[in-house]
This record gives sequence, C-alpha cells and structure tokens, in this order.
Amino acid sequence: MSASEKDLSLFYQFAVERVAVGIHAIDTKGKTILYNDKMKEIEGFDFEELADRSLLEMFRFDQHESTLLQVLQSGMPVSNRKQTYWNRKGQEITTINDTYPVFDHGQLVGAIEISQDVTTLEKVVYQPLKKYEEPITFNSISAISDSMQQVIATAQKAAMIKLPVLLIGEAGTGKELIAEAIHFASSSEGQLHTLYCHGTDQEKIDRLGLDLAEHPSGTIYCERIDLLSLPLQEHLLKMAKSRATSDTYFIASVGEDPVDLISSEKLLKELYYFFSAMTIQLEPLRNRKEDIVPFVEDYLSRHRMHFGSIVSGLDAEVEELFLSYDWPGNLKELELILDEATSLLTTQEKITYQLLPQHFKAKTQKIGSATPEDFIFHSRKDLLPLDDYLREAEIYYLQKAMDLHRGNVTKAASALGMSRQNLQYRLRKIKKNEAQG
Ligand SMILES: Nc1ncnc2c1ncn2[C@@H]1O[C@H](COP(=O)(O)OP(=O)(O)OP(=O)(O)O)[C@@H](O)[C@H]1O
Repeated sequence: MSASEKDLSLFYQFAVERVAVGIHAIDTKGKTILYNDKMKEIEGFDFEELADRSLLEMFRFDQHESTLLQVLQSGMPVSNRKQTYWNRKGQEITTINDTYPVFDHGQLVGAIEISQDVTTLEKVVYQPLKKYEEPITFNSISAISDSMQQVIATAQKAAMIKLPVLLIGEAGTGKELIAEAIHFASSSEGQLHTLYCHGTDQEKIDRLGLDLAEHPSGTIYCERIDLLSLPLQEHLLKMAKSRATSDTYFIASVGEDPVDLISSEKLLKELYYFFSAMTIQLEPLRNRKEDIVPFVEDYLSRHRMHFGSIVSGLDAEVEELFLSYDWPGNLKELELILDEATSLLTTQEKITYQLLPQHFKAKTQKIGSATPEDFIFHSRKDLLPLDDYLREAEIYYLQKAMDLHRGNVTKAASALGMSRQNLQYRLRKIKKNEAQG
C-alpha cells in the first residue's frame, strides 16, 4: 500500500498536537475548528477553562486574533507578523505568525494561523533602555507616584545590604528594570545572569549553576519563578542553595501575590522563603496613572535625543485616552504603543490619535460604538434573523466583559449589573447551545 492510500489522519492529529508551534484554524464564520495544545499554552488557557473553549475563542477581537479574520476577509496570506500581547493569564507573549487562507477547490473554507512563541528571545533582544546603551540605574526609572517612589527607596536599601529580593507585580510593571537597577547599585563588576522562567528547562537551570560557579560575584535574576513547574522550582532551589554561601546575589520575580500562588500550588513555599528576605510590590499602572505622562515625557525625550525628532508630548485627546485606559500590559504595553506611534512620526510635535496603532484604537473604542460588523462575521447580504443576532451580540458582550475582568465571573457580573448566578447561567446556556450547534 502506498503512503497516499493510507489514512494519515491519526498521524496528522499526532503531529498537530506535538508540534512546537501554536496552530489555530477557523471556518468562514470565524468559529474555531482547530486549536492545538501549544496554542493553548501560548494563549494561557488553564485546563479547566478548556471546556469553555468555543465560547472563549469565538468572539475575541484582540490584535493577535484579528489577523485570522483579516485573512478570512481578504483571502490573502499574512506572513511573518510579530505580535506582542498579554494572554489570558496576564503573561506578556511575543509570537511570529503566519496566517493563510484555506481553499477547497477554489472555494474559501477558512483560515489557519501558525504561531511561533519567541517571548524569551524577544525579552533578551527588546530592552528599550539598553537599545540606547544606557546603563539601567534607579535614575533611568520613571517613578512619580508615591508607590513607585516607595519601590525605589526599598530597592535601594536592598541593594545596599544585598538581601535577596522578591519582586511582585503584573507583567510589564518594571520588575526587570528594578532588578537591573538593584544589581547595578549593589555591585559594579559582577555580571547579571537572567533566567527567563517562561519555557525554561532543567538544562538551562544547570547551565546557570555552572555559570555562577565560574563567576560567583554576579547577580542572578530569576524572572517569573511562578511560571516554572513545581519540580523545576525544586531544581532551581537546589541550585540556588548550593550557591548561597558564595558571593552571588539573588533576585526573583512573581506575577501575583505569592501567598495566593503558594495556596494554589503554583509556587513552592521553600523557594518563596529563599528569595523573600525583602519583598517589593509594583502596583499595576492602572493604580498609579500619575506615572503615565512622566513616562511618556521620558520616552519622548530619549526619542528626541536619539532620532532628532521634535515630538514633545501627547495631544489632549491622546492624553485623555491614555489616562482612561486600564493598561493590562502596564508600562511595557504603553512603551510598545509609543514605539509604534513614533515610528510614523515625521514633523509632528505631538502624538495625535491618527498616529496610534489600529489595534489600540479598536481596543479602546467604547463597546457601545461598535458596529455589528465588528462582531458578527457575515457578509452584508447574509443578514441574520434578529434572535440569532441578539444571541451573538450577547456572546460577544459577555465575552468582552469576561476578558476585561480576566475571567473573573464575580467582577464581570458586577460590571454587567447582574448576579453571579445569572451570568453563570447565561455562560452555561451559551456553551450548551454551542455544543448542540
Ligand atoms: N518605571 C519605568 N520607567 C521606565 N521604563 C519602564 C518603567 N517600567 C517599565 N518600563 C519599561 O517597560 C519595559 C518592561 O518592563 P519590565 O520588563 O521591567 O517589566 P516586568 O515587570 O519585568 O515584566 P515581565 O513580568 O513581563 O517580565 C521595560 O523594558 C522598560 O522599558
């Protein structure tokens, strides 16, 4: 029997599940028909959430999802598109995507996206302050709010007495910057070794141990230890303890309250104790909006210096928008928006609304002003019966609320002005309809 006569579907299925890239395919109505394990990992789905998969995925219009719909609309592939976004767990993820339309005998049947996770690589390469070759010191950090000033004061103390530090804060709040500033203040000659725990394996931890044995006078910064599996956390702890008597200085970070992480068995208590001689909590940007404008001013002053531009600030409309937005990706997200906006600058003195990237404009648009085309994927001729339209609008709206509240039913229900039970009932009903339809 030749290879072409064999039923290869099992093999294809196996390959799709084992392959190291994320795969997401949708049909012409925008409904997910293929979503492999790697994609779940990239997008940060927990196992229990998977039961809600079709509901959660069908009507999401974040930047990284919209490429699939765009390809579906244009019938043209989009290749090599790099996207940075914040997944459902609040992790910052950078992917390089290829998105293709899929045809069957010339008829468009859907679109498929293939995503390569380059988060760790990106972190090593994307260091905005370093790209200007400036050493990161406490002076390079914008810190106007009381809470950030407190962070800097505590970090300076920690650097002076070289006590292990655990930095706590959402993605993009500046934990790595603080770690670098502490390192710089605590030692002038030692090296800073960073372990990016996202996607780390035992081998990388062992290699770090060997590096430290060779250069013991450095600092080790373990970024997001809560992203390591518990066995790898144990491995890291063993390695760190074996270096604890030397000159090595230890700093680590976590993305959430460590007490919650310990109680939900995502963080080893012993690892927490090892790193937490001092803890420093960085507030999310939405709780310290007074830092937004000074950060923008610092960013633009660097831009003027390095690119000779004359841009000096935000215009009133953009400032208002920036101050009203919640910044789930914190300062890193703001910085990426500024990177995109300034790349379009010519002779402007202010960042105007026109310079803002399309995906940001779409995200900050008020839900009430969305047109039906924004959330229902049908051609104009193909109008839906009102009941179907309302059902889809409900799915979209509830999903948006769940997204805004990061999957927290209680908070989403309160924002929607309904009881938790009512929201849960509606979500279950939608899920059941989906399963039947
Ligand atoms: N207070 C700040 N002043 C100047 N730049 C900042 C500040 N906070 C964050 N940034 C900018 O945002 C970027 C992201 O910050 P950083 O990588 O330190 O965040 P993080 O909390 O370590 O995020 P993650 O948990 O995803 O690693 C930095 O590269 C820096 O350019």
